[in-house]
Amino acid sequence: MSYDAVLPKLAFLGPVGTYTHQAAYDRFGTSVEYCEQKTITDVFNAVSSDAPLALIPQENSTYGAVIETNDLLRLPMTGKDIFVVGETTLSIQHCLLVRRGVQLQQIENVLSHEQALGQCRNFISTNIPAASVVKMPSTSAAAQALLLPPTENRDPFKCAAICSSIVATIFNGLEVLREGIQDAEANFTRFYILSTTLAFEHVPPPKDASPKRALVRLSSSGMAAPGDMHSAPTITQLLIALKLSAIRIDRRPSSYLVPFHDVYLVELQQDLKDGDTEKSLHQAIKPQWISEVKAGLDRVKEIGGEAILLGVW
Ligand SMILES: O=C(O)C(=O)C[C@]1(C(=O)O)C=C[C@@H](O)C=C1
Repeated sequence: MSYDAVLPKLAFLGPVGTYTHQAAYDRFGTSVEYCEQKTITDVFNAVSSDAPLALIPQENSTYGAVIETNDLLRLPMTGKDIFVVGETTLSIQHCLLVRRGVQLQQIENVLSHEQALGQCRNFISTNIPAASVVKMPSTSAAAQALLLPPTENRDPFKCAAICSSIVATIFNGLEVLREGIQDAEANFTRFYILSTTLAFEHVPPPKDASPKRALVRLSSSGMAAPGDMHSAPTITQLLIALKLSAIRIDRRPSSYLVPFHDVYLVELQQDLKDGDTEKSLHQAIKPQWISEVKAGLDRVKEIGGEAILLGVW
């Protein structure tokens, strides 16, 4: 790459030092220009011709799905203007960060992203049971808030943030009070790589070969009245029609505002056939996998379902 090459922009949940930033750097290194955003929704909204790439957290191995992400994946623009083009996983080791000199018994508020607070529930209830938890847009934003001047509502000398220990090396005046405070030692978060096109060429290949994947959104078609639900295909019928291997399913209320009408975010994996190795599958031509998935989506539509391709990788 020449020195003055224009790098594609990648939107991520900031400020610097978030897990999303680390996961993005692990995969993209210096091949992109990083553009920090305040919330996961801002990251999603930043995906455009100006910033054709983004990374958003999708699921944690102990606390489960990132609801904000799933709610973005059910929006009509996903699968139309924004696509999932890859995944990457990061080991998450949380620490308790404080203003230099603050002791555990002084902490009245614990600030962090909802996911990090959820991943450290046992630590908080065992070690700082009287502390209130305060949701912040990201773990790094929580650490940064410790450096603000005291207000009527919050004294930073009575607060702690849950974040990565890397953050202590980024912002001056903070120190790590406890390390490895997540409830499960093996704690991983999986991220989706977003792009403006299904085949964005600037995504570096994953380090380990894995079978081809796809993400689709399924639902029974938009019904005029809740009563129609009885004739609509069930999730079992939708999956049978799809005839592809589903490896993950998340359910969210649909945007039709019909009570209990849901959308299903279904992750698919290409089956290994005789003679295939995971490596050869990964190298298989993407168009063939896209055709297989599209044929499955057509079968879902034939039985009265709605089926949208949200991404392939
Ligand atoms: O706040 C951050 O550091 C993030 O990158 C977000 C996020 C998440 O939403 O899951 C990412 C990984 C961890 O699970 C905790 C928080």
